[in-house]
Amino acid sequence: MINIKGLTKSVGVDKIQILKDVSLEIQRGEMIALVGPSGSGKSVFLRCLALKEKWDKGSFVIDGEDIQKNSFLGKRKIKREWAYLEQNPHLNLNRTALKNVLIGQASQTPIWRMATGMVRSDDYMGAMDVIEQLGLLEKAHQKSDTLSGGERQRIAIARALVHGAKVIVADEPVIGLDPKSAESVMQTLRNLCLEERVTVISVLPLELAEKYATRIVGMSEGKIIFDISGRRLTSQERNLM
Ligand SMILES: Nc1ncnc2c1ncn2[C@@H]1O[C@H](COP(=O)(O)OP(=O)(O)OP(=O)(O)O)[C@@H](O)[C@H]1O
Repeated sequence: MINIKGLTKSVGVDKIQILKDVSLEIQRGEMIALVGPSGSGKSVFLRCLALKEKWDKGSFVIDGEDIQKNSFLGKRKIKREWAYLEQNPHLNLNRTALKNVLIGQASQTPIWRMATGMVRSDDYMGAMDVIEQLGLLEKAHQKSDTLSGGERQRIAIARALVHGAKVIVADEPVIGLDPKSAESVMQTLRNLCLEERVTVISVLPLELAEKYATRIVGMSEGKIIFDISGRRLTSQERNLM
């Protein structure tokens, strides 16, 4: 479904390579955790996947479509079907959780809807269904500034789903959350993979990666150093990080 081959990226006048020949094949419904030491290139790699950064070399194919060869269609597909979750989701804090889910992110929403906040009734029902699925029904009409960090993150996930996200790219989605909220967000992401076959690619601390991910990809110095499924890391793999 997603095929990345030889992704390479350099920065600065000295052309320091921060991604070195990164290749990864990702199937629908996988929950991939990127792990590795600070500065190993995890966030840069995620931002390249979300088309927030450019790379120098390498191919990126989604469902058979090379997004560099057909960049208009490829970019449109990513804008529509991929959601980039940040550590602190951008919600409009003066609006309710439900309104945030309905109105969506700026890139996905027509200007008239952003300005007026108007929605159709079937959009409303769909949003309430997703909010319920994420266990936040009783918070739907609460103003977003009164939600906890974990609830805000789950509202951001609901927003992504309502707007058709099939792939969620998340950079440390539970950083700064208390353990209970972090577990709840992780469980939400895991359920989406298992039940809805949403693909999740996220940077995670090792303990959460081992608990929730179906696959753990280790990075060091801009390279993939291991790629494992269905088991914990061996002590040798831990030592590589
Ligand atoms: N625009 C840039 N210009 C120069 N160096 C950059 C740029 N973006 C990233 N880097 C460098 O690339 C390396 C990888 O950065 P990245 O943020 O991907 O690391 P990371 O693995 O996510 O680290 P952390 O776990 O600390 O968030 C770092 O050394 C960083 O300083």
